[in-house]
Amino acid sequence: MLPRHADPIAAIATAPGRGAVGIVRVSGKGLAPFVQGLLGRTLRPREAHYLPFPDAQGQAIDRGLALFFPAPHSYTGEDVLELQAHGGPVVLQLLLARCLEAAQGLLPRLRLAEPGEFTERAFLNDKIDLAQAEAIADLIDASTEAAARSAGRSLSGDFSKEIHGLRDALVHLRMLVEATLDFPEEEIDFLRKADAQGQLSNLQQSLGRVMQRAQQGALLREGIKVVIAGQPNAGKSSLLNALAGAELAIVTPIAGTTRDKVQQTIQIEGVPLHVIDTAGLRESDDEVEKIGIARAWDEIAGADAVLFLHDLTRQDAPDYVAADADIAGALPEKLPEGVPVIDVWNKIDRAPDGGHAPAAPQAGAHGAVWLSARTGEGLDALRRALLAVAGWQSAPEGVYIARARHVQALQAVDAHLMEAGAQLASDHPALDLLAEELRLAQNALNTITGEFSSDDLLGVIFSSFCIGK
Ligand SMILES: Nc1nc2c(c(=O)[nH]1)N(C=O)[C@@H](CNc1ccc(C(=O)N[C@@H](CCC(=O)O)C(=O)O)cc1)CN2
Ligand SMILES: Nc1nc2c(ncn2[C@@H]2O[C@H](COP(=O)(O)OP(=O)(O)OP(=O)(O)O)[C@@H](O)[C@H]2O)c(=O)[nH]1
Ligand SMILES: [K+]
Repeated sequence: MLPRHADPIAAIATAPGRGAVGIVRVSGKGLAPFVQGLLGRTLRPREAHYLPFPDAQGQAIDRGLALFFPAPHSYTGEDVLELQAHGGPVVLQLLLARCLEAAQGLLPRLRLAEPGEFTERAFLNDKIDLAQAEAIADLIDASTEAAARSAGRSLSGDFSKEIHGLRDALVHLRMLVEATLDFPEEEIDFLRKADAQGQLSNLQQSLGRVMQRAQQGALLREGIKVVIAGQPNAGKSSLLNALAGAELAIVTPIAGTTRDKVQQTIQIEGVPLHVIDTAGLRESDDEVEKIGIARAWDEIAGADAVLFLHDLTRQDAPDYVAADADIAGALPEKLPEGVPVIDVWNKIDRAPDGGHAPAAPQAGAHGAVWLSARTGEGLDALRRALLAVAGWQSAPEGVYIARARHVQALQAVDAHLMEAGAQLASDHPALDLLAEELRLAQNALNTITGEFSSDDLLGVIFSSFCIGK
């Protein structure tokens, strides 16, 4: 059986629904006879031809632009045919079906493309590397301008260039060590003269810089999940609305208004924050409210950061203060270690002394913010606090998009280089161990650009693309 990568594939390349223009794309080897059969003529390479797209009876389904990209000069590196038609879902489905029909006898095995399969071919045919392929998906999925721009930088190869720079330095060091293996007599001197240690520490420094930027890029891509928690009427829904600049969640003076979570992605300096308003935490006999409260705790357990809201106007009510203390006590049990909690003291507009002397316990080792969700005073301080706990440091210029997978690979490289460094620093370095650590470091690095990666990994990456990409 031929591998699935050998099949010609077809798909609608444009978004589902109505649009001004829609594109059906076909990629495969030896498309020319199929193009002739489908359109009744040949097409000059890479030139737009305005012509009818006929059905099997020769009746025009639509008139549009046909483009033929002969291999290897195409998106996928194979022959590609594009039918750029009017963007109605029925028109495009008819054209796609017509392609599959016309393929019979002319283009055996033509089938519908799986998600990401065009881009997977671009990768397999060395048009782009794996980090660039991921950047294409990230560009499409970008939720902020900063994320889109940094995905654009990765797509142009900025990130891959950094990885290649690290790889070249690593290869140089490996050659040195491997050469030494052949002359065990002079081994130590040889490595010292060549300043292997200096080379390694330069490499570690460059790696540190790349890792830092990749972490920022991963943050831009993935954002963080921020859960607003606290007692009923603390102002959680008001805070979500204030951050989002829209009336998303219902605000009323009735305690227990919010029963289910309300989620909104906002951005601060281009960093996406997935903010979730939850039901107020309290003892309740109401069945619906109880479910909402259980969900609130589930959300808290999955948070990257928690905003623990306190109502400053209630600080003279011992029951209220005690209930806050109970929540503060329960939070650490629910939260994974290291998840920051920010204490937010709300309603400064109505607090007696501006509310700057809280009496209630603080859950957050990550500081406190005083604000009014109603007037907006103090919101900027909260935004800064959120960026700080998210770990955002850079201005977005120069950041390339990256994924958690890339950051993990870089961390693995770092760990192997540390081991290598320990060998080099010893009086009697075990050269074979040193060589092995450097080899493993290079493998980890190569998983980023896909020069060393498993089929499983490729499957996971490309299947998350949209259809027709
Ligand atoms: N109509 C259309 N627009 C599109 C795409 C597409 O497939 N079709 N793309 C799909 O995602 C993106 C562009 N990506 C592309 C990448 C490479 C080539 C290409 O023909 N490359 C050749 C020639 C390059 C050149 O002219 O210098 C090559 O690499 O050899 C085309 C599109 C966005 N816009
Ligand atoms: N004065 C003042 N009132 C506020 C402020 N924030 C919220 N409120 C009021 O407090 C009441 C409760 O606000 P919500 O935002 O619904 O509170 P919640 O924490 O979501 O409440 P639940 O849905 O019961 O959990 C409403 O009457 C709001 O107008 C504030 O900063 N200042
Ligand atoms: K409420």
